[in-house]
Order: sequence, then C-alpha cells, then structure tokens
Amino acid sequence: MPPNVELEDWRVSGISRTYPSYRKQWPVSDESWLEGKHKDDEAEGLWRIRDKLYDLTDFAQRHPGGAFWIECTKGTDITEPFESHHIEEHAARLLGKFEVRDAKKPRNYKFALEENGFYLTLKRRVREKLRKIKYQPTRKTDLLHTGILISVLLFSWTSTVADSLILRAFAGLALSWLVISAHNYFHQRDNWRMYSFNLLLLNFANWRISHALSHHVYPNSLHDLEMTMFEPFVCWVPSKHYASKPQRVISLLTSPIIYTVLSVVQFTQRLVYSLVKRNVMYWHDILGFSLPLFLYLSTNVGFSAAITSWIIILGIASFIFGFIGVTAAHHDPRIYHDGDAPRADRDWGLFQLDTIIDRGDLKWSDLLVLTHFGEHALHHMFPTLDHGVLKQLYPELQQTLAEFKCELREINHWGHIKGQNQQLLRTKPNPIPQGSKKFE
Ligand code: HEM
Repeated sequence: MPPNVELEDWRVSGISRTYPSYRKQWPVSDESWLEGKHKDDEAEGLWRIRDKLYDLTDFAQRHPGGAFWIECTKGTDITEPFESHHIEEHAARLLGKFEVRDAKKPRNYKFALEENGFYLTLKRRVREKLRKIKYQPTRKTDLLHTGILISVLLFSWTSTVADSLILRAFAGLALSWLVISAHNYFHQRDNWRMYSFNLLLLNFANWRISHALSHHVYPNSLHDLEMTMFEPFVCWVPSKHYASKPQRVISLLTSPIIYTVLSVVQFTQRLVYSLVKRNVMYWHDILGFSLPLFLYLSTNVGFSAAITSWIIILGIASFIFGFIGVTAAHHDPRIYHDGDAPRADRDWGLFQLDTIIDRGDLKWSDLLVLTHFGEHALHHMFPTLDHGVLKQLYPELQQTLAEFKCELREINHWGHIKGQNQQLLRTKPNPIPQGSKKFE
C-alpha cells in the first residue's frame, strides 16, 4: 500500500509510513501485533536491520540474550530493539555473518539512528562509562528483589492466617512491587528472577513482546500495544476517533476497575485464545498459581479461604501495578502522543524523551526506582541495564542533552496522576512539538 497518502488524518502515525495492520482488528494481542508487523515491516520473512535483511534462524539458539528474542521477531524490522539491547559492539560485529541481501522496500519506520545523532552519541558515552564503573548496584537490586519476594510470602501467609484485610493490602503492595522489579530482569538475558513476574498471573514472555518490543520501541504511538490494548475503555491517543469524549469521561471512573481486573483478564484472554485458536500458554504460566498453592499447603484455613485470600491479594496487586504503570512517565498533555506534531529531528532517542517525563521524586531511593519504573528515560533507551546502574549515567545524558539543546523533564507522582487524567480527556493533538524544554 502506498504510504499514508490514502489515510484519514487520524490514522496517520508520526513514526511510520503505514497505519499499523494489527489495529484493524479487535481484540488486539501479542500475536496480532506480531502478525501486523509481518505485513507492515517489509522484512520479507527474515529479520530486518536498517535496510539489510538477515537470516538468524541458526543463531537463535546461540543468542546470548536467549532464543526468545530472535524467534519471536522473525519477519519483522528489529533495527531499534537491536540498537538499544546491545551497548557493547559484539552484536554489531557478529551481524555480517547472517546478512542475506538488501531489503527491496524502504523502512516503514521514520526514525533516524545517525552516528552523530543524539542516541548513538549517548550510547557511545554510556558504553565508555560502563567500562569504568563497578556493577555493585546490580547486587543491591538482587537483594531488593529477594527481599520483596520474601515479603510477598510473609504478608500473604500472615494475612491469610489472620484473615486481615490490612495485611492483605500489604501483601498486594508487595506483589505489585515484586512484579515491577521483576520487569527489570525480563529485559535482560534469561535469568531466574524474570519468572517472578508471573506471580501476578501475567507472563513475562508476553510482556517481552507488548512491553519490551512494542511499548519500549514505539512508545505512545499507534504501534504501542501496551497503549492500544486498553482502548477504547482507556484511551490516551488524542483523537475522538479512538474514543469519544463521553467514553473518555467514563474511563476516568472505570479505569481503577480495569487496573484491578487487568491480570485476570489478560490470563483469561490468553487461555481462551489457546483453546480456540493456537496455544500461547507457557509452562511457566503455572507459576501464577504458586501463591494460592503455597497458601493452601502452608496454612490450615482450607481451600476456599486460601483461594479467597489470594484473589483479594491479586486484585489489590493488579490495581497498584496498573496505577503505578499508567502514571509512571508517559501520559500527560505535555507529552508526545501519536497525532501530535513531532519534532523535526527524527532521532530515536529524542523520540523516547518526547514521550517521557521522568519521576523526579523517586531518584533518592533505589527501592522506589526499582518498584515504580524509575529512571524512565534512561531505562527506555538502555533497557538491558540494571535499574541500579542507571543513576550513574546522568552526567553522560546531561552532556548529550546539552549538546542537542534539550532538557530532561521531571515532575512528581502527583503531577503524573493529574497529567494522566488530563491526557485521557484530551482529543485535540498538540500543533507544536513538545518535549525539548523543561517547563516554565
Ligand atoms: C530483536 C532483536 C534482539 C533483541 C531484543 C536482543 C536482546 C538481547 C538481550 C536482552 C541481551 C542480553 C543483554 C544483557 O543482559 O546484558 C542480548 C545479548 C546479546 N545479543 Fe542480542 N538481541 C537481539 C538481536 C541480536 C542479534 C541480531 C545479534 C547478533 C547477530 C545479537 C547478539 C547478541 C550478543 C553478542 C549479546 C551478548 C551481549 C553483548 O555483547 O551485547 N542479538 N541481546
């Protein structure tokens, strides 16, 4: 299909030539998102990086980051995930071995990744810095994650035995923090801690698609599955074509319910899809039931009391997880959403910064950063780096921002809560590019 010329204005994406195919059907899922990319990405059944095609079939099992990343991206354009997931140059050096030929058609995505552009300049500096710093923060992150995991077990157990709602609230809080901190690990090479993400009935492998490959690479755009999957019940795209004004007003009231049922709904959707179409469940989905099993076996409250207790904890955790997630960094009228005027420089790193306002109020605490998607701008651009390491990279970020005449925007959580609700109501695109400067 020729580029955007045939599309209505509201279907034009600022970051791609075509309207994403996966949006043409409902409901959307990881599978439909990947199928859509097969159609849109001009990768000719192979893996596309910039304007070249590669055959990574034999490499998948040897990929140091794990086979999953390579296998699930077959037939798609992996330019930006490839750049952002490898800070050292080993991967780029290996690539030549797998080259097949030039792609026949231009890239669908309009991002720039120039050697002297913002992102690659910053990446070179980050690479140099990482060679100099020590990695102790990673051990601290591991300790925090272990501590939170133990808290989940302790609070869940005591709340069930004591039949206490307050203790269940603590258990739910701990479970939501566990899952957010596990997100730090599923971005990295395969490791045991990533499995703890599944304790909320979600699945880390699915989230590697919807979060790491979709949301991280194309945030706030029509290609961002993490945003699309809530539509039209919760809609941040500033156009009435995706959700009407009344729908948006209603969503202010209903979104807390949606966060509460998020994990159960996602699990059910995947189960139903597996039963009626194709299996998308993994062996590690069973881990989602380890908490109720633990409660049933370790207490003498009986089966139904253990299950009831678990469901309450699950609902509280799902609500907190959803709430922290949607108010973490991305939704505010001052943040770029597809439809808004983009900045002239199409550098991928600058696009990331335009879609984020960092949480300035978290930076003093490693625990809060880990459990609230903190250091968000740096995390988006370097997702495989442990959250505990990111704080050491601000000098490089600030230096590069200054050279490109940009600033890192920051607000506190209350600012994000207000901004998120205002964004839900926004139906008019910003005519002036946002994101270059801090607020007056
Ligand atoms: C969708 C594309 C890809 C994704 C999302 C991805 C993801 C990852 C991840 C998560 C890691 C572990 C990083 C860490 O924990 O430090 C990694 C490491 C690595 N990957 Fe990939 N990868 C992709 C494609 C490739 C390709 C095409 C190659 C080479 C042909 C490659 C070569 C490597 C190498 C050599 C490492 C070891 C660490 C390093 O030297 O950077 N990857 N990758």
